[in-house]
Amino acid sequence: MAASDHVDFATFMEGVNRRNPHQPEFVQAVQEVAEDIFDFIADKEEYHSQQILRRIAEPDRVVSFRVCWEDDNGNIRVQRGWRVQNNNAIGPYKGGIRFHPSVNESVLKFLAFEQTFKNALTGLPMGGGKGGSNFNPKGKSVREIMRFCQSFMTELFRHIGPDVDVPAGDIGVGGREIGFMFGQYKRITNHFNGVLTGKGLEYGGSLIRTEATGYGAVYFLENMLKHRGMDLHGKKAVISGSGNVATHAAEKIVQLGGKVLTLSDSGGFIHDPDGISQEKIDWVKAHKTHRRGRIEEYVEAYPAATFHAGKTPWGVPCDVALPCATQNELLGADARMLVENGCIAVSEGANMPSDLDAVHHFKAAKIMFAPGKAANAGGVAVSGLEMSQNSARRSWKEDELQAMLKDIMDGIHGRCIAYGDQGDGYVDYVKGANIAGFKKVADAMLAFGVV
Ligand SMILES: NC(=O)C1=CN([C@@H]2O[C@H](COP(=O)(O)OP(=O)(O)OC[C@H]3O[C@@H](n4cnc5c(N)ncnc54)[C@H](O)[C@@H]3O)[C@@H](O)[C@H]2O)C=CC1
Ligand SMILES: O=C(O)CCC(=O)C(=O)O
Repeated sequence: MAASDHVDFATFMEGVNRRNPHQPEFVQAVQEVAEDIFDFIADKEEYHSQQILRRIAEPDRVVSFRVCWEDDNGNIRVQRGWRVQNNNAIGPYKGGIRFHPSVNESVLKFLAFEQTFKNALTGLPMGGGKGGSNFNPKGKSVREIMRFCQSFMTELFRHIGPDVDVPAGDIGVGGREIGFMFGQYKRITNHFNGVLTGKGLEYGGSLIRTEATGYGAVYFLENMLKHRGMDLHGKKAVISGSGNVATHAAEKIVQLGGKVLTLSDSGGFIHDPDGISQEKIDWVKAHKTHRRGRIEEYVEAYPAATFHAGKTPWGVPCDVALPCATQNELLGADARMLVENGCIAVSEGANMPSDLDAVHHFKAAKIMFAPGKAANAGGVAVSGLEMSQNSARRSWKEDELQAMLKDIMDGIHGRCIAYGDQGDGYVDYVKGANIAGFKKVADAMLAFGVV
C-alpha cells in the first residue's frame, strides 16, 4: 500500500464502529489506543501494509457457551460464559475471569484487547485474553458458587492449557473461585499443571499474587512522583472500590506514609477524614471477603466516617487518586473536579476506569496520569511469575518476588517514559504505554507473516 493509501484514523474508527455494533466499551478501548498508534506509525510503512492494528483489534477468537447450574432450591439456572482470546503473538493468552451481571461480549473484548498491551508491557511472554460470565455471585451460597464454577470449567477446560491460555481472577473471582475451577479442571483432565493463576499456596499458587495489583499500582504512582522529585509521604489519597485491588492499594499507600480517605462499592462511598489505617483496611478485607458485606457498614464500625449513597468519591479533595473498582467509573466531570481540587496524579488500579473525556482532560491538564494497562500490570506480572514457578515446579521466596514485582513496575515506567516523554517535563503515560505495548506485539506479528 502506498503511503497515500493509508487508512486514516477516522476511517479506521468508522470500521471498528461498523464491525462492532452495540459494543461501546470495546470501541472505546480501541479508540484510546488508536489515537496514539496512528501518530506513531505515520512513517512506518510495514505496520500499515501488514494491517497490524486492524488485526490486533480483531480477537483471534471469541468462545461463547451456556453454563447450566442448579441453585439451592433445585431450580435450573442458565448463564452465558465467554473466553475472548485476543492475541497470542508473544505468549499464551493470559487474563482474568470476571463474574458480574454487567459482563457481556463488549466488556470482555475490551478487557482482552487491553490485556494484550498490558501483558506486553510487563516484559514477560504472555498474550492477551479475558473471560467471564454474567453470573451474579452476590447473595449466592458457597455451594451455589461451587456448582457454578464447576459448570463454567466443564466447558472452558477444552479451550485453555498451560501453553495455550491461562486464566486467573478478576471482579467476582478470587482465591475461592479459582480453587473450585482448578479442582474441576483437574477432575476432568487428570492434569495437575499451571493452567490457572491466583491459585492457593498449597497447590501451586505464588506468594504476593493477591497483593500484586494494588501494590503495583502504588509502585507505579510512586515512580511517577519520583520522576518529578516527589514522594507519597503525607499525600492524601482517594480510592474507589473495596475489593482486592482497592484494599491492597490502600495498604501500600499507608505503608508509604500516605493517608487514604475513601473506599467505595456499587452502593456508594465512605469518607473517613481520620484516614483509613491498616487496622481499618483489615476490617474492610474481612468484611468483603468473609462476611461479604457492604461498604456502608464501615460507618457503624468507625463512626467518624460518613457514607455517601449512590455517589463516587472524586469530589473529595486529594493529592492522588486511584480508581480501583470498574470501567467508566470516573467521567469527564469527575476529572475536572479532581484537577480543580488539586489532584496531581491518578493511577488506574481498575481497567479503563476513566472514560475518554476524563483521559483527554487529564492529558490536557498535564497531571501525572497512569492508564490501567501500565499501572495495574503488577497482578498479571506476578501471574506470569506463578506460571514460571509452576513450569519449574518450585516456589520463590516472598522477598525474591517482591523484588521482581518492583523491578517489573520500574521497567514498565521506563518503557512509558521512552515513548511518552514529551520533552517539556511532561510524560504522556497513555501514549507511552500504548506505543511500547503495541511495538512488541506488532514486531512479533511481523515476524510471523500473514497469519
Ligand atoms: N484482581 C486483579 O489482579 C486485577 C484486577 N484488575 C481490575 O481491577 C478492578 C477491580 O477488580 P478486583 O479488585 O479484582 O475485583 P473485586 O471483585 O475484588 O472488587 C471489585 C470492586 O469493585 C466494586 N464495584 C464493582 N462494580 C462496581 C460499580 N458498578 N460501581 C462501583 N463499584 C463497583 C465492588 O464493589 C468491589 O469493591 C477491575 O477493573 C479489574 O478488572 C486489574 C488488574 C488485575
Ligand atoms: O493475572 C491475570 O492473569 C489476570 C489479571 C487481569 O485480569 C488483569 O490484569 O486485568
